[in-house]
Amino acid sequence: MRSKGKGKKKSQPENERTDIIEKIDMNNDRLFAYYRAQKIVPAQEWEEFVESLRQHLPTTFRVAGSRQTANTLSALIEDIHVPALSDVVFEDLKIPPPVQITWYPDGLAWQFNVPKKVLRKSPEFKKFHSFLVFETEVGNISRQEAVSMIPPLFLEVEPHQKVMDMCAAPGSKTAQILEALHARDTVTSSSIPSGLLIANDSDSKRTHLLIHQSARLPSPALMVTNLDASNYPSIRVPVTRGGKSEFVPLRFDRILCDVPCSGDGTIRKNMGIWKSWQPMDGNGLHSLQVRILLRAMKMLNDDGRIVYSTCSLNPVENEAVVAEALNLSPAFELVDVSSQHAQLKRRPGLTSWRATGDKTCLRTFESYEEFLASSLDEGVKGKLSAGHWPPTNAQALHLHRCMRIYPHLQDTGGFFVAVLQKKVPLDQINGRDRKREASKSPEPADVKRPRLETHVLQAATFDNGNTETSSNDEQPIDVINNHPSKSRPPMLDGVFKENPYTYLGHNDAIVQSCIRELQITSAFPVHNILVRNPDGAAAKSLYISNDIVKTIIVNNSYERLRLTSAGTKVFAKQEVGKGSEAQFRVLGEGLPVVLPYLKAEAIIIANISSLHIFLESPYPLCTRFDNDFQQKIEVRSIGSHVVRFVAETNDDASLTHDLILPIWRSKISLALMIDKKSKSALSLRVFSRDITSTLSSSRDVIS
Ligand SMILES: C[S@@+](CC[C@H](N)C(=O)[O-])C[C@H]1O[C@@H](n2cnc3c(N)ncnc32)[C@H](O)[C@@H]1O
Repeated sequence: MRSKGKGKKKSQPENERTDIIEKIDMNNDRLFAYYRAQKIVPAQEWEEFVESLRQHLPTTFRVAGSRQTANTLSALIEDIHVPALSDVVFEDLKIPPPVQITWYPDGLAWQFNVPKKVLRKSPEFKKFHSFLVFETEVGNISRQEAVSMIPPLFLEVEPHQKVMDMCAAPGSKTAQILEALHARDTVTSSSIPSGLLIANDSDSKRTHLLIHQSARLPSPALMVTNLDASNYPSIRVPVTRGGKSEFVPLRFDRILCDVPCSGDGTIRKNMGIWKSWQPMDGNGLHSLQVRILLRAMKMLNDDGRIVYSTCSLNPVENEAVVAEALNLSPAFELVDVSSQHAQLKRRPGLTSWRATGDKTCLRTFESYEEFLASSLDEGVKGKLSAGHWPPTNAQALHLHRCMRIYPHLQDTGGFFVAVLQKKVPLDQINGRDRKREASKSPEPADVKRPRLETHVLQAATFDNGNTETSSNDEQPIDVINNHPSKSRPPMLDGVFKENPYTYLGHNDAIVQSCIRELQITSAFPVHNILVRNPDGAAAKSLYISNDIVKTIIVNNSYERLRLTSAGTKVFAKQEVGKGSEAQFRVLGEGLPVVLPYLKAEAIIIANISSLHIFLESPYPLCTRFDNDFQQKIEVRSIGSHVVRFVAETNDDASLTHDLILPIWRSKISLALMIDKKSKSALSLRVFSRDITSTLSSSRDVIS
């Protein structure tokens, strides 16, 4: 299963890896027989298709779209790195430079295909490689398979939308969605989007990976949950209707179902699949995939959109899942997206395919009936259902509107994407369908959708308890149980050990000291500051969420949601040495959120020479800076401050836009409060070399 990273043994050195196989061994009779039977490509393309599976997959990466640095970085790659890499000859071979992926918007995705040896030994590529490594570490670049970038493009997320990423870990698509939510961020500061992203994964270890990844784009709009997506509980939110407050299930505008799959589309990367592939991998996942998609359909807004995707080529995990879900939820249809992202080469979804339980794949079956009548083992017969086969209405379902991406089309992995939406409002579908819908849907057809309250209702007479029945079928919209029954959180892969979330009051002493010391204006949403402990006691870190995240947290049990992370860290405790009381400082990752609320006089203006000094030394003495900066800093108190380094280009350096960073002032020295890797990345970008000291600063005690 792709989700378990099958076939890839990351920790082993290359010469010990068992999944690196010779081209001659890149054969699997079962796989070939199965896919020939599916006619996934025309017969005359078969050899080209199979040969493409045996080719080394190019390295692809994305410049993070909404980041301050996106344009700078793109220009840097285009204007500096590409020319520097254009004439590289290695062992008499001309090595091609990176190229932009044509179908990705704004030229923000790139690919190159060079042997590892070249990356290690060619000085030009070595330099480019370390640039990529640093920028990846700080979140400005995301290494991501080209095909994996496709689903979020078709999701078309806007900053105000409520989005659910049902199977999100390790989080490459989550990052893209976050970037779309933050599309209005400016060069130097982050807007707080009114929308929401819930990134969920049933594997708790992988949710932590997800949190780590998404920390690269800190967002007050993000929540991470650790639940089985096929059984995702209703989240209740307060609404006001007819002057009365009540609770309704939260509906999403966009849902991504990037479901667990057999992953055979990744065979160019996960070469273990050449040996292990067999048809039961996909057969076994079909039912879970259907249930996840059905659950998404239940949680979608009437005018919402679902993207279902897999990195498998198997119709049983793709068209069969979509067809079964559409037949079970006839209010939905496939969206024709053939004219969107037209440069992306694709093939239409299949309308006929042949499933099998025969491990050799020598026999495949046209229909479930034929399969049942076969001489195959009865045990195997029990493992497949009619849903594994094309339904009789396959054409009517417009399955050709699904997208199949094949490796030979544009030198990528294999992928499948389907875009679904509700056909028409419920009150417009014919009587028969309406009746059937009404029995399934929680909402009466003629009820106008109520407005979600953006503030937390006083009706927080509700505690954080579970308000649902044990089933996740949503209840009628106005009959949500107001009397919570304390049910235990579902046991997935272990006890849920996360800390609860507590919002601090406006008058909280720590919040007030942060506001005072940092000169934050009264417009700052202090009511959305939270800590991770039960009683809001003095904490090491303060987080901020947006309104809708707060609404969800205050009105739902965090244990029931297995809420693993919410919002983003903005302030952290800073030890200042023995005998002195700890203070709080603004974090680099939180600064973009705080920045719009800083009083103008709070920001200290500095030049590029000061930046050089800050990067060169972890704790430069105040006296090392020029007179102008010294004077500005001398009048400041000991503690957390914010500096604006003004854009400037000279012979040695190029700072293309103003940079705003946190610093710490102690008695006689200063420190730039970003971590060592961010400093190195910044140094490479501005001074074209790493001038940073090997000592780190931001985590150390400052005396
Ligand atoms: C294909 S991967 C998702 C990749 C991810 N969307 C990305 O772009 O980085 C599928 C994920 O589904 C998770 N998963 C498996 N079964 C699940 C379930 N029942 N509910 C939620 N997540 C599940 C796996 O742990 C795995 O992380």
